[in-house]
Amino acid sequence: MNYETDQRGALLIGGIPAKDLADQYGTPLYVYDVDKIRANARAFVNTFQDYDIPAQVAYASKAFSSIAMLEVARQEGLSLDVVSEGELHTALESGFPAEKIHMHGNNKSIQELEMAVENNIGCIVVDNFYEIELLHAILQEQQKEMDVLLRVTPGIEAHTHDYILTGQEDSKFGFDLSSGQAEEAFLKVNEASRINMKGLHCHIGSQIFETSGFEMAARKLFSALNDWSEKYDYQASVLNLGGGFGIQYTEEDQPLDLDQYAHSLIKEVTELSARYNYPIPEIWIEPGRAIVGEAGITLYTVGSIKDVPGIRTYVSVDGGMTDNIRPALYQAKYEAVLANKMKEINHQEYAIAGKCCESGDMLIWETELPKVEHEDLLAVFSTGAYGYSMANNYNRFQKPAVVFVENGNHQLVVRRESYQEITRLDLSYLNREG
Ligand SMILES: Cc1ncc(COP(=O)(O)O)c(C=O)c1O
Ligand SMILES: N[C@@H](CCCC[NH3+])C(=O)O
Repeated sequence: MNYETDQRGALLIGGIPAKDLADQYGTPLYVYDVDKIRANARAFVNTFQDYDIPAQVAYASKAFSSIAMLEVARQEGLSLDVVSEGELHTALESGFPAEKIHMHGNNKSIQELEMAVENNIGCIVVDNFYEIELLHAILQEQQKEMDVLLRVTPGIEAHTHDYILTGQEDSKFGFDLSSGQAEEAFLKVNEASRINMKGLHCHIGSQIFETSGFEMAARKLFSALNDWSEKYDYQASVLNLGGGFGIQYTEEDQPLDLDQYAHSLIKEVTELSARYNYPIPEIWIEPGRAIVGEAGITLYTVGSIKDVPGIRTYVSVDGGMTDNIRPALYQAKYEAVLANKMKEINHQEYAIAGKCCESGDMLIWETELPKVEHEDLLAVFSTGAYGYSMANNYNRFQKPAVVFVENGNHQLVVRRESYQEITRLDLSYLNREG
């Protein structure tokens, strides 16, 4: 894992001592190095620009959505993928241009579709037959038109955890290509005069390290497009190959450089266009994890330490599955350091536990660390994606604060939740006043 330290052996994040951030904002604390977010965004955007290929790099805001994050995404020229009213609301609040917003979802509600149409977002990625009917009726009612992509499942099993696989036929998402379902949807959309069919979308899964799955998906989608071109004289202007580009959580993960993913998609799509004599469509992608994952670090304070002789030593921190549910949900692995003891040599193996009332609330099962003491500051790397966005209030813990660091400055961008905010929706049953 790449990190900076000062001469005293203290971890620096974007040039700022992690300890200073923890002292000022408290722990647990999510800290983002904004330079890294920008560099990741640019790796994708610049590659398409270098090849002069029309493209949209849509940040999948499910990975981490907040006003500040979306301001940075907008500054970097990204488009945006939202999957709910809440994510769309955040995008609009942040001033994100509506025409660069794409909406996803396998069960979009009438309200979500109405909100998308009312706000004239750029594109809806249509997922099922019911949605085509709903969308058409809403467009009639609002007297508007909408660009759409059809989400298809290309029948690809990417090498990743089962729960984050999405491109296989047995999936709740999208229209199946091989059974002809996608073609049926294509014909339905074409009948709907207010829906403009811009092209196809697929997303084969998440945390993927090879380019072969994306290339195979491009081939499958192109073959369908070529078919529809011959049969119906239809030409797509957009091909969206989704997100899923892998990042490094531990030394075992060896992801490609981000520009290599973009490069392989450009190569595959241009070759396919030449082979089928098909005008090169705009390439759209939807990276989430790859933009923010490695840019985020979570800081925790060490509390109790329990030795189970001959088995393991549990080090409990002041957060856990409420701020990072990924180890419990996907057996995800992380690396950690003691931010205040970066120069000390490793002492023994520890298990890092959260503080929820749940044995599965573990952040890391095995990690070598210097001798751990109460009040040490533990930093867990690569927590920028699906950490804050999947945070929850189990045991009524507060969601942590989020701080952005850039150019030697730090700024609070999401406040720590207060206990008043946790109980804000509760109503008394016994009506104590009466
Ligand atoms: C449709 C779609 N697009 C984009 C993403 C973002 O994926 P990732 O964060 O792995 O890039 C997801 C999540 O897996 C998704 O379901
Ligand atoms: N939330 C998941 C990925 C799912 C992505 C959404 N399709 C993760 O943390 O890895």
